[in-house]
Amino acid sequence: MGPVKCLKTVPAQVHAHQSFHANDVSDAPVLPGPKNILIGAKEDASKSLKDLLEISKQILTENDRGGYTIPAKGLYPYQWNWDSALVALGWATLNEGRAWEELEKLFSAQWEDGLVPHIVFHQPSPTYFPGPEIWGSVQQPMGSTGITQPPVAAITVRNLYETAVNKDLALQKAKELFPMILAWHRWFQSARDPEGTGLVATLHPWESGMDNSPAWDDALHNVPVDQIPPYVRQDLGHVDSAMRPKKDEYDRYLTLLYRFRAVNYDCKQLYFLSPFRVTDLCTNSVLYRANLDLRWLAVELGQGENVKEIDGWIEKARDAFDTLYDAEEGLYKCKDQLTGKLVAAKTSAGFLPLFARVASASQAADLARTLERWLNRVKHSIPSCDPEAPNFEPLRYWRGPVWAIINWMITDGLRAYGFEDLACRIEADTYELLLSHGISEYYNPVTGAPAGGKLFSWTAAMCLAWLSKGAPAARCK
Ligand SMILES: O=C(O)[C@@H](CO)O[C@H]1O[C@H](CO)[C@@H](O)[C@H](O)[C@@H]1O
Repeated sequence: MGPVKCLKTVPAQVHAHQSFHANDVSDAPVLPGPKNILIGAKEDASKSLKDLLEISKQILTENDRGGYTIPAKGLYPYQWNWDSALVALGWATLNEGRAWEELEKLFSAQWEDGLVPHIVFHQPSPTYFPGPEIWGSVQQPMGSTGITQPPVAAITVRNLYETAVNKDLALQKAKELFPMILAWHRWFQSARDPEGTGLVATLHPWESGMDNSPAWDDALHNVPVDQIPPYVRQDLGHVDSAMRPKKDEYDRYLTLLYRFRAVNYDCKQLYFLSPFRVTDLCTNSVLYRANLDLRWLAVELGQGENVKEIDGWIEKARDAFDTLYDAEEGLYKCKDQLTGKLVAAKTSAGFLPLFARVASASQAADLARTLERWLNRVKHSIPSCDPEAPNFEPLRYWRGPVWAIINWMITDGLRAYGFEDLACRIEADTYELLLSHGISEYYNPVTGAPAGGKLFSWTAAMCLAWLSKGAPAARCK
């Protein structure tokens, strides 16, 4: 197949009047400096770009809690694992020291067995459920959950290191972080792939980061709901229930939590006792890419004695990835490890092997073709699920909406395989979306409407990381 053609360019006019309204959310922070700076800033694209970068900077500053960044005020008041690793990429464009600090703070919560928790509860907050008292983990004095999230950190460290202006600081910080990241990746091998299949298991939808993805529907349905203490969801006080997971899903999320807590999150037991065990494409793609970057760092930092071990993980995973490829659909699929079946649902995680660099050239060409088909069905790239599938829900969280972080990962992958035009198309789309609708948690791919939490850190960070070198249209010529 020839190169995928770029079908869209950045439109001259954007709908700035529909953009960010700080007053839309009761718990929105009051931003310093000009209010609603995107409003009225549309005529001249360079001015709008400047505004977008400024508001992104303000969001990170507002969400900074001293060394770590919360994803969004009220809705997510703690430090989240993969959010922080992605947010550090945004901080790097503003203040390199602060970017390194984000990672240091995350790894300060690493457990003795190597796990880096999915949430770190640095300070108490009444606005999130389930908080530290429900998780009740004792391994980490500052309080944390007992599960993890896609391991982005090594990818960020390599990125910060390679782009650093302050090379001395970068060398020092990368050297300090290297052994901690290595310990985490070892933990993935022992705790999440004890049978040596080459791919790691995900034991909770929250571990995947794509919590209510249709890829988990069947596996989650097979989790029996236990007698769990009554609970009140806080998320529904911040965000419309039409944009969030359903009660049935929460009952099972909590069932899993209480079962894991009952064995004190002992990683030797969890893999075998969890009634939910899937091969998640997002986690495995991120881990694969993170291992490539960790290997690069090992060589660069004079840690060559670790290369053989990391190569072993990469080689094993490479072969195993092929078992997840659905050639007929031109898409990778997740797997339910407990039934042994590939999951039918088609999600944007299926394109992430491009980000990993694990797809072959012909698989990559198929993926690009499938992705183009998806994009031709919606106005805004990239829907998180196949827009033609019956389970596509354009507003509900990971069941349809656009996520800027996933767009960033997939375009990075497309470029690596030579699909520059398609990458440019997605970047231009994302830019238009952000200009028109502000910095939100996610967006409706059909209408572009912002959804979920407002003034959202990882979207702001992607904006900075992506656009601080200029608007995509200029770069994509
Ligand atoms: O809904 C929640 O309460 C949390 C639980 O971890 O997940 C969402 O929010 C987190 C914070 O942004 C993300 O890390 C996840 O990927 C997901 O989008």
